Amino acid sequence: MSKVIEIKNLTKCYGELIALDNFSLDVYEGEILGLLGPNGSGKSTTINTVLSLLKYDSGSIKIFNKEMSPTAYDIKSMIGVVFQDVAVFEELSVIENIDYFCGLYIKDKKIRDEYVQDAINLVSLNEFTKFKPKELSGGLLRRLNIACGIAHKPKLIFLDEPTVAVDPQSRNNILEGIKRLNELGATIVYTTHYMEEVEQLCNRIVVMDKGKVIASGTKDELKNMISLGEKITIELKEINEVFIERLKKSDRIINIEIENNIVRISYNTKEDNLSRLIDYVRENNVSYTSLFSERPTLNDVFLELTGKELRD
Ligand SMILES: Nc1ncnc2c1ncn2[C@@H]1O[C@H](COP(=O)(O)OP(=O)(O)OP(=O)(O)O)[C@@H](O)[C@H]1O
Repeated sequence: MSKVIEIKNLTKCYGELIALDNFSLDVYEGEILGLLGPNGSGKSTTINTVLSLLKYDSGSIKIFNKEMSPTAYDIKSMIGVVFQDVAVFEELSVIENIDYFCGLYIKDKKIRDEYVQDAINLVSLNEFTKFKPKELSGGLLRRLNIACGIAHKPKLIFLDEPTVAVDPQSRNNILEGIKRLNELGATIVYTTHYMEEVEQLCNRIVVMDKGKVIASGTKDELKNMISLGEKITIELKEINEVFIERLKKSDRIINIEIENNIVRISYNTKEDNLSRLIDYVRENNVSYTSLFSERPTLNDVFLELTGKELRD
């Protein structure tokens, strides 16, 4: 697989603060890479340095095998960026906005008309082409922002939290649109605070913290990296201290949380936990109303690796 982005030993300081600390990352053609990290971990700084919007102190950045620089217009024309903040012209309609941004790269009017229409279809703004931005809901506005960023059919797309505060319909539409762009050949770098979107969309995930990569891999690879193997929740008819004390002695169990009659047990292994627990509660006549097992989620991975919740 060829590399679309190659970041080597990137360091970026803001005064005393080291925002990127010898940071290295490769992004491969055709992937949807989820770039995750707690607030302040350096995601935006990474994107801004990669795009040459920010200077850095040391290291190197190659995009499509070429050194990236503020004047590398040939590379820039192959990149689409959708920032978190909506940036469109209030006085232009939906279609005029998309046409303007597309026109920065696509000069041929006939081709541009086609591209603009494709972008409108992708984010389903067909009924709103004549609307001005202030007449659009938050979700529709974000869809317009995306259409403006991708209408020129870039090969590499950066999406920085594109679904923050959007309604479920727009969120689905945006996620479907991103999948479609990827199917059409674009490589995508995606940052979000929503784990379910990462589960749904991303082929590979990079977790960063304090300006460094702390883990990378597929969802399953990341889940296998952590000590948590399985979580079992059992709702007891009444709290049974003897039962809890016996559980605490098991070397398979790494944590027990108790809330009213609900006991949440974290295991360090994936195998045989449920059957053993069921045997145990039967043999000891422990009465319970419900019992279920869960595999670790990406949130568990994130929490164990960074010590922080992804969402604020
Ligand atoms: N212009 C700036 N001047 C000084 N410090 C900055 C500046 N921009 C970012 N930082 C600091 O650099 C670090 C990385 O910030 P960055 O915005 O890249 O993180 P982030 O992962 O994108 O965070 P968030 O999820 O909150 O957007 C943080 O400690 C932040 O406070």
